[in-house]
This record gives sequence, structure tokens and C-alpha cells, in this order.
Amino acid sequence: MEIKVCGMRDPENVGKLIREIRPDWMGLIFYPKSPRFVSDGFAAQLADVEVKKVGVFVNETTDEILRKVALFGLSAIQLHGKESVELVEELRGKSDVELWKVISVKSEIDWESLRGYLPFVDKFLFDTATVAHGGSGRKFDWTVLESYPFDKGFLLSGGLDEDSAAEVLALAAKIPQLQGVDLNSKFEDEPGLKNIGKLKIFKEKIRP
Ligand SMILES: O=C(O)c1ccccc1N[C@@H]1O[C@H](COP(=O)(O)O)[C@@H](O)[C@H]1O
Repeated sequence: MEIKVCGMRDPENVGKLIREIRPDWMGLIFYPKSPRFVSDGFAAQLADVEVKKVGVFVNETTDEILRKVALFGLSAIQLHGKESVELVEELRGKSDVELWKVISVKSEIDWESLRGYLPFVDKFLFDTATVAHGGSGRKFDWTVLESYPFDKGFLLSGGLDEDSAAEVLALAAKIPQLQGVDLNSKFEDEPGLKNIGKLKIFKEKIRP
């Protein structure tokens, strides 16, 4: 089970995360309205940080996304808005980093509406629908994923907390395409500042 820790923006906290948790992925939020937003200046602080970085974008232009990929040395692009299949196809043609399309879940999921993304994305990521686009700290009804019809892997997101591990493992036993989890606001002392102790507890439960 892969672990992504999202919304890092404090250099000391990043250092502790890498030393003590060693997540598979570290997420950086490039959505200006988020309390976890990081500006260009943060790139210099991450120069020696050895972890795969994911940039989180909301309805951003391809030029700006590609600029951030180069500046931050991103390994993946997480598209967390209403990005069209056409935009994702354009990005696929211009970049060889991983592309993750976020699907914001209200209740039911229209699986056919995802089909067009399949040739261009490396993963889907399912998160709870919210007006702020992400970081809501709220779970959706995960049972809707039990009818997931594709082979493509996906990450689970939205309000995961220290107590979510058993439920995630039970879901992964039913749905092998569930490759990993995205941990964010429920592991914070304040927006952008992760509680390493809580992350440790979760990691021990999910990878016993
Ligand atoms: O965290 C944010 O502030 C944020 C803002 C805009 C888009 C995405 C954002 N974060 C992503 O939200 C999900 C779920 O987070 P949470 O666990 O519910 O707090 C996660 O994928 C983050 O990458």
C-alpha cells in the first residue's frame, strides 16, 4: 500500500517526514486559495529532499503546470479540478511524469465519464467532493468504489485519519486496484504542518 503525504510547506516538518516516515510520495499544493499553498520560493528548500514529489493543481494552465514540474522536479501531476480529457491528453504529449486525475465523489460515480481519461492517466485518485476542491477532511462512502470497473490503479483520499487503516486494508482486499492512500488534513496540527506521530501510527497499521 503506497503512502502519499500531502500539503507539506514547512522545511523542518518536511525533513522530519522524510527521516521518520519515508512516504512514497510527498504532495505540494499549487492551488493559491489553499491554506497549504506553496510558492516558487519553496523549490530551493526542497533541492536535497529525496522523495518523489507530486504537484497538486486545480484548473491550472498546462504552461504553468509544466513550469512547476521543471522548477520543483515533480514526478507526478495531480489534477484536482475539472480538467478535461483534452487537457490531460495535451499534458501527456508534453510531459513524461505521472498524471493522476482526481475524481471528486458526491454519491454515485458515473464510471463511463472516466473512460476517456484511461489512455492518458497513470492513476485515478478518489476524493470527497467539496467547494474548496480538496482538503475537506471528509470521507465519502467508500462502498461506491466496489463497482470500480477498470484495471487502472487508484489512490484513496478524503478525510483519512489514524483510525482509517483497517477499513482501507479491508477495501484493498476487495479491490486490488486500490494502490495507496493520500493523507492530509486529519494528520495536521495546523494547515500544512503534519503531526509525525500520527503518521507513524497510521503507517505501522497499514504496513504492519
Ligand atoms: O489540501 C488542500 O488544501 C487542497 C486544496 C485544493 C485541492 C486539493 C487539496 N488537497 C487534496 O485534498 C485531498 C483530501 O484531503 P483531506 O484528507 O480530506 O484533507 C488530498 O488528495 C489532497 O491532495
